[in-house]
Amino acid sequence: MAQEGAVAVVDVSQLEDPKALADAIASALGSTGFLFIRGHGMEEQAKEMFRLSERFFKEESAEEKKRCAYDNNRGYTYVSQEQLDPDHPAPDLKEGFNTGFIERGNPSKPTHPLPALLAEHAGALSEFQHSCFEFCQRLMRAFAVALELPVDFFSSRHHEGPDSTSILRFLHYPAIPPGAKVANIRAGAHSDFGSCTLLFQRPEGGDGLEILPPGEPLEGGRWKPTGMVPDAVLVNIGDALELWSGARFKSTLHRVVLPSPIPPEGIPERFSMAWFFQPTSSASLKTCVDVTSISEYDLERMEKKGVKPGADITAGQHLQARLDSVYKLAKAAA
Ligand SMILES: O=C(O)CCC(=O)C(=O)O
Ligand SMILES: [Fe+2]
Repeated sequence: MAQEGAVAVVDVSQLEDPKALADAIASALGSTGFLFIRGHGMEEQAKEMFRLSERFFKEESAEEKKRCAYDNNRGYTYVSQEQLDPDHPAPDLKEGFNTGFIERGNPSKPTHPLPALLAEHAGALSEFQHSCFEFCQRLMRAFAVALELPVDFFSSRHHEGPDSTSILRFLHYPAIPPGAKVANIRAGAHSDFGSCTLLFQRPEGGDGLEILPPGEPLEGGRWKPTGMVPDAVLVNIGDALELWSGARFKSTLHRVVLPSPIPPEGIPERFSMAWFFQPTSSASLKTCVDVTSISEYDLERMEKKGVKPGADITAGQHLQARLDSVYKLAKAAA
């Protein structure tokens, strides 16, 4: 397996069998929780989605963005609305649009308001969501095999449908002009909430994503850049699967930083897209391995995030608790 900076790289184009896939990916996702995957088959769709995302952020009217403002984890979030790391003094310098389930074959009836420019492309959005869903189900089968569970253990606890909580998120980090005095964080330190995330980064201006590799002290540890692998998707484990798997798969802290000080020429804008793959809301996240086998370090890391191994919590309850912690500052200010 190749290594790009702190994160391993693997090509899965020939790995249809869950066991072969498990052998190729489980160790990286069990150590750093992050893995670049090549040969995923979504390369062209991802490029089309980046074109759509750029048009949306640059050309969509303020009225449409307001009409489709963030609600129930869907819709538009403006720059500085979020603060992923509540301990950091400044809010995140990014804007986003979260798309919930759009039915293939019936894209003109989305489950929440879509701005005009995105509504025109609802069919392509639903196809891309479906590709992300299928790819994650492939990963879920591999994870079940790696943990010696029935192959469908995780995949049968995910579904596509109007009540699914998986989200496709477009992200735009505006350019930082020369001489700007800003905090050096574009997105604060956090871990993702769901089973896993597929992160697509547009190569131009895409730098800045860092992870805190498990094992590093939680305070004052050394952050490492993930690097960038063109056409690969970056997969990372989220808190739900970390909890479920008794930390056999790690939900690693990550953030997006700016250089400090900002260089004289400024910093270009950055685009990324995340598919947050969530379990079915009613699924129990009770740990499916022996809880006593979790290391002290992992227990401390999980407790800091408010995640209690062994607790019989549903995926829906877990998601709501994590969302409330991210948006509480925005709500308090509203
Ligand atoms: O934009 C990125 O590269 C990272 C975004 C991220 O981690 C998130 O939205 O959860
Ligand atoms: Fe994230």
